[in-house]
Amino acid sequence: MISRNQQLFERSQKYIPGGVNSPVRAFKSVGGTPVFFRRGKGAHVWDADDKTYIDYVGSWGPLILGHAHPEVIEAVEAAAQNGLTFGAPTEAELEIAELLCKLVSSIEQVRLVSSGTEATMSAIRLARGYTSRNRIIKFEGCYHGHDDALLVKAGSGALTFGHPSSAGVPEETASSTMVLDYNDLAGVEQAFNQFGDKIAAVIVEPVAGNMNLVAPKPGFLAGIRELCTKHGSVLIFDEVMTGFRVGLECAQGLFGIKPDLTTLGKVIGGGMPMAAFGGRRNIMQCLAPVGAVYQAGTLSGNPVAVAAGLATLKQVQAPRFYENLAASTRQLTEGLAGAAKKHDIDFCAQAVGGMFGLYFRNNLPSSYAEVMGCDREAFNRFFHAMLREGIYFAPSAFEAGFVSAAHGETEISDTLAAAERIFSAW
Ligand SMILES: Cc1ncc(COP(=O)(O)O)c(CN[C@@H](CN)CCC(=O)O)c1O
Repeated sequence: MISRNQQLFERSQKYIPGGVNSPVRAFKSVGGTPVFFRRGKGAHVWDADDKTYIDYVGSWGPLILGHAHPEVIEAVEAAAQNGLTFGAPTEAELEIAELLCKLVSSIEQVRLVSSGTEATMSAIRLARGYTSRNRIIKFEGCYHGHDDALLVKAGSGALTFGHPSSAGVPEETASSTMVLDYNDLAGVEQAFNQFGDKIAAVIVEPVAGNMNLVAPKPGFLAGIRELCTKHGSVLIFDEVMTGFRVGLECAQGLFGIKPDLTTLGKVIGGGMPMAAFGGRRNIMQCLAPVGAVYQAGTLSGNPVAVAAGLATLKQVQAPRFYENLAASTRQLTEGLAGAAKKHDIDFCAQAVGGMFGLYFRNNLPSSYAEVMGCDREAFNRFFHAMLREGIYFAPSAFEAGFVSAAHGETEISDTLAAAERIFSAW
């Protein structure tokens, strides 16, 4: 008897490429049949076969309050009753813009868009328009969405320009992007020494969450900040994932670094399609209709999405919200590492705010190369064993995981008990 998940996956592959609307959902990295969800509530989701899971993906970060938080649902329902979209300014967009500028001191002006890709694509174009330069720097293993300029892999040499990491990206587009090693400040210095006055921007995840979790080494972000200031390049913090995930002032507040532009997404939409980019007023004023850099969107600032975002951002401002979230996340990572150690399994884990990394190796990776050295087979075996136990981790050894405010003592201890059963029979 094949499961309903398998039936749905077979059908969906007829009508949707790979059966999914975003590649990572297809379980290619871990193998097996992707789980089709039909309902979520708090820390739990239910699949098409009515199996329950504790969810540590949370739609890849947006659901910091958990699924279907009553205040978010109520705000969405109320907004929807007044109409879904106007294609005209609304007071709600102004309210969330004012709130983002208040909470993130580096953001003096902000523009709302509908996805993280739109946010980073627009920020790159804005940085190029503001500086009249074309070249950008990104870091291997960091993902900033699927804009052509950012689907680029490292060139042959550290200082050569990139090549497309996807079919369909023109060589000439990729060649304006240099791909350097995350946490290698010397490499960034070398690039600026050679191309400084040609570099429009550096875009970086202040905590990398798309090559599993890799934290910045002390001095790495500050060094990039100094180099961008010295050479007149725009520092873009891509906080689509870390924004309001690692703290109320985002990663930039955690590390005390002030970028020129910030991209946000995920949490600020509360589960609805919304992202944003913002920063220094004199840069943002280069945007149409004020300036010459064009950027637009039919559903930008959508009132229903904004309502979900405002309801979410209201909740995360509660006293001790992030202290409690970080404590739950640490309880998970320390518990998993303790269970693995007890059974002599090469495994470690780390938490930054409400996001975490799990690694089948015996020390924390600080580079893309070290992450690539993790035991992928071991991760896949752990992933499927936990899935059978009703625990849903990210279906890839190269993704970060997420804890929500709805993950309480019971969810964490049930997860650790499942891991103990799996590691004891490893
Ligand atoms: C730091 C960062 N910047 C930009 C993006 C792109 O955002 P979206 O276009 O998917 O909304 C993302 C998207 N993250 C992935 C998770 N690794 C989304 C999941 C997916 O691609 O389906 C991101 O993490």
